[in-house]
Amino acid sequence: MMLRSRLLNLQIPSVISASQFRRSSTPSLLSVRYPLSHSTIRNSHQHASASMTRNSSVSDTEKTSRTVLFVPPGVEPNEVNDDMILPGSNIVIGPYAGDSKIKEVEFVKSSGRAKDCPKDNRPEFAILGRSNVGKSSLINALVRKKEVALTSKKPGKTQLINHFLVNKSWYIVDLPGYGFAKASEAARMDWSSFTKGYFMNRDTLVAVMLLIDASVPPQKIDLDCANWLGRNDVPITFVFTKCDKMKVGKGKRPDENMRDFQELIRQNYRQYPPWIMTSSVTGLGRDELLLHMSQLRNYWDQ
Ligand SMILES: Nc1nc2c(ncn2[C@@H]2O[C@H](COP(=O)(O)OP(=O)(O)OP(=O)(O)O)[C@@H](O)[C@H]2O)c(=O)[nH]1
Ligand SMILES: [Mg+2]
Repeated sequence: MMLRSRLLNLQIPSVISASQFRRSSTPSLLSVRYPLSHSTIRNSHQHASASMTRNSSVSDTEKTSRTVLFVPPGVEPNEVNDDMILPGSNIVIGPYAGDSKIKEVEFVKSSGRAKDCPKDNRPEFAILGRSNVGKSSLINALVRKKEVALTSKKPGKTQLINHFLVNKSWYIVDLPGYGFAKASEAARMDWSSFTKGYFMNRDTLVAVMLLIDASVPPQKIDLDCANWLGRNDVPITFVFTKCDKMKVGKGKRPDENMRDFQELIRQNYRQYPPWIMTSSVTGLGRDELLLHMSQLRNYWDQ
């Protein structure tokens, strides 16, 4: 329980977007709906706003863009400058960011139930998202090994909770995808009870990396999942995948789909989570995501 409340503190200063939203007019953050009910989140938001108004030289536009950044523990919102923001993200890097190199990775086990997962209290990041969104590919790109996590063109490849131990000190967890259209109703129900059990009971979970396919328009099932995690105080980072995929013809570009998704989510979050653009094909966002994970992990670890 103590660990979980520390995680909640981590989520505190997170709010929406970076550059895209600088250009658009952002509604007052206080006028939006809040599925995140935890009182510490409200308090910290007041704290963040208060510290920003102290600096009267900051323009309204700048103030707005700063409230939509993910400002990690150890950083005052009014201290943030552009050099501290990771490219292709809204993530500010703070004093907890550290060595993010992956030196070794080993597969530890597959578990059919949350209670069968490793019990050694090491911090972990869960990789979650729709079937075929690129979870296993992202893991392979992060650890720079082709076949650590099995990938497939066919959705539904990953069926169990798979733990990978990194540098003998923390875990990356590959989860089964949700929303596999061809799965039976019973299989879909199974997915939700099994994975929800994992999120609710896993005290060593530092954050969920919620993968969103940027090559397609926002999907209801992803919005529902993000809202469910938010309501249950599970810290998340939105990881947009397949940002290399350029649409031939009428479809929108990845950055446009991403902006549409963020606009929809923004209506439900007062403190918008961190987000980052990635591609497992080009390596876009890989080093940045690892650095972000290092600051979450080091804060959790202290
Ligand atoms: N262009 C492009 N394709 C990708 C990217 N990431 C994954 N893919 C492709 O998307 C398909 C699904 O990738 P997986 O990594 O197996 O997806 P998954 O989310 O693990 O799928 P399940 O285990 O079935 O839930 C594969 O054909 C990958 O090659 C990416 O960044 N860019
Ligand atoms: Mg997979």
